[in-house]
Amino acid sequence: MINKETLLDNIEKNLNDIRDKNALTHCITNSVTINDCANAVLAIGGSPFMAEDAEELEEVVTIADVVVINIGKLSKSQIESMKISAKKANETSTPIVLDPVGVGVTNLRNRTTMDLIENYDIAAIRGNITEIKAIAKLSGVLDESNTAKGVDVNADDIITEENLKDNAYLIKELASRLNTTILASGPIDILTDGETVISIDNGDDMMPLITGSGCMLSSIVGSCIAGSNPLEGSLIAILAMNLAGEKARAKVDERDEGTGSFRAYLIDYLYRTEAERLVNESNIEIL
Ligand SMILES: Nc1ncnc2c1ncn2[C@@H]1O[C@H](COP(=O)(O)OP(=O)(O)O)[C@@H](O)[C@H]1O
Ligand SMILES: Cc1ncsc1CCOP(=O)(O)O
Ligand SMILES: [Mg+2]
Repeated sequence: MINKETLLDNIEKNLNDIRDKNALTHCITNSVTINDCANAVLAIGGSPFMAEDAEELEEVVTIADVVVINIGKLSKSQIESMKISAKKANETSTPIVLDPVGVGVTNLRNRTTMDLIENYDIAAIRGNITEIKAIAKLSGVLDESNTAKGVDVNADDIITEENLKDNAYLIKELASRLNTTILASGPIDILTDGETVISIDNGDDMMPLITGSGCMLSSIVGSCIAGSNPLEGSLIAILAMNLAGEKARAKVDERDEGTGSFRAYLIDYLYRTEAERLVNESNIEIL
């Protein structure tokens, strides 16, 4: 188990490695937020490649450093493409990140998520807490879970100081069972590889008011774990995202602006990510 001091000490080197690697980040993702995801990957120092026609996927995954699969707007052909990419990624030892958007809401999303989890090695899963609990239920780790209205978190699930320990325990068990790293997001985020559990209390309440903050986060988790290990790479991604959210909020408040400008500033401040800020302004605890 890694301690907090070592995690913070490693941030500067890990961020430099991520930028040096400039990971080719292959994304199969939804058309709602695809452009924001590509810009977020560029801003953190990766190189986005959005490709999903079956004909080219083996070639794409062969050169990719990481594959990000986001189930936000599924179609039959896209599901086939996800399986082709996942198979090739496992053959080439290329890490896969899964964003299970809206799992728990429809049978198609449940089936697709569990098919990917059960049949392929997934390096990291990043979802909001309702999505992570839905996977816990589908995996037999949790008896009951709330269903989201759509792609957003169910208000009853939101991670708070009061339920932090219970959620941490559940997500750790799930990560261990699925042999993966899990990042469950919300006002407080929980990150675990099944051994170390980290809570991250940064970010801003304007982040869920734009579409794509979760998708962007999952995409940059991809670029970051390709240049680091899944736990520490995901930590860089969530800290960069949350601190960019805090800066973007301060900027829109200063200028009397709203969520449209917030979205643009979020990418601006992802680009401006500095290791020193990630260390000094992060609010993380090992649970
Ligand atoms: N109320 C909040 N306060 C601070 N940060 C938040 C809040 N809600 C979400 N975030 C942050 O927004 C990003 C996306 O998380 P989330 O909204 O849970 O994902 P999704 O968009 O997939 O539902 C994460 O970086 C998370 O920490
Ligand atoms: C609104 C919507 N509908 C299908 S995918 C999608 C985007 C979800 O993005 P995020 O989970 O990052 O808010
Ligand atoms: Mg989401």
